[in-house]
Amino acid sequence: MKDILLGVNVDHIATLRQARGTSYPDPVHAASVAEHAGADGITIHLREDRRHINDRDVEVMARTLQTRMNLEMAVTEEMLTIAAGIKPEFCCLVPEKREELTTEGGLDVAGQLDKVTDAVRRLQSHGTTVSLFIDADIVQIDAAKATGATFIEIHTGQYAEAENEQEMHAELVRLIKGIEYADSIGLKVNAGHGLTYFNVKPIAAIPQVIELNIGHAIIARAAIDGLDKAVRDMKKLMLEARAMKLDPLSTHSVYGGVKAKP
Ligand SMILES: CC(=O)[C@@H](O)[C@H](O)COP(=O)(O)O
Ligand SMILES: NCC(=O)COP(=O)(O)O
Repeated sequence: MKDILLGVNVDHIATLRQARGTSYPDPVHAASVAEHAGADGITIHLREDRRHINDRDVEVMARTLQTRMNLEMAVTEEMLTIAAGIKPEFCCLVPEKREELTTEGGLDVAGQLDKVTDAVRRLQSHGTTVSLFIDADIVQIDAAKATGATFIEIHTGQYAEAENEQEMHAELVRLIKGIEYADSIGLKVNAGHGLTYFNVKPIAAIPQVIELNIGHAIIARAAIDGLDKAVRDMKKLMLEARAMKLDPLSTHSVYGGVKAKP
């Protein structure tokens, strides 16, 4: 069984910087620390409103990353033009609403198939591998395949936001069914959003998952333990789950309890 990969999202290092408009902390530096600690790639989300990652961060990381860039972006002309210049190794197309606190769901590929297909083709023409951030929904998975994208990233937000273990288990079953189906039709499958040290193992145990993209929980842990340790601890949990060949559905013992109420 293949090892599972960790993409560290450093958006929220930039959130801290933007809070005061300072030049620190620098997500470029954080990305280097994360790579040294074992990140297999760095994910950054260049949002239309630049609330955290900005154009300078993308341009510098394009030259300094030692692993690979996964540039998350909306399906817009502005972002496609930026990506044509940057030529990231990976690009993940995500939905974006200015008023959202964070990503709220998967990209509606089926409802805009021609637009997404054109974006996939344009990105691939620059040598970028394209992933589509979608819900574990058969219709969206089939649409993602139809666009010519080689990867999807399954949105794990509803699993992460589960209010109790029954709901979490039901969400896990839904994710596994979608991931298995996507793999069966030849898509490569990543996963991400809302994953933490307490809920990551069942997702990491799903054998078809290639990479987990994790940010908020790692950066939050880094505020207490430091980024090097936060990355190493997350990677260790993921590799343990994969090495133990855990059955994702019988891993109640690895649940660290459902999402604590804010
Ligand atoms: C697509 C996704 O789930 C995240 O990678 C995204 O970056 C979340 O947006 P924020 O980082 O702005 O919370
Ligand atoms: N695509 C998911 C990602 O990059 C990080 O999401 P989160 O861990 O910050 O919720």
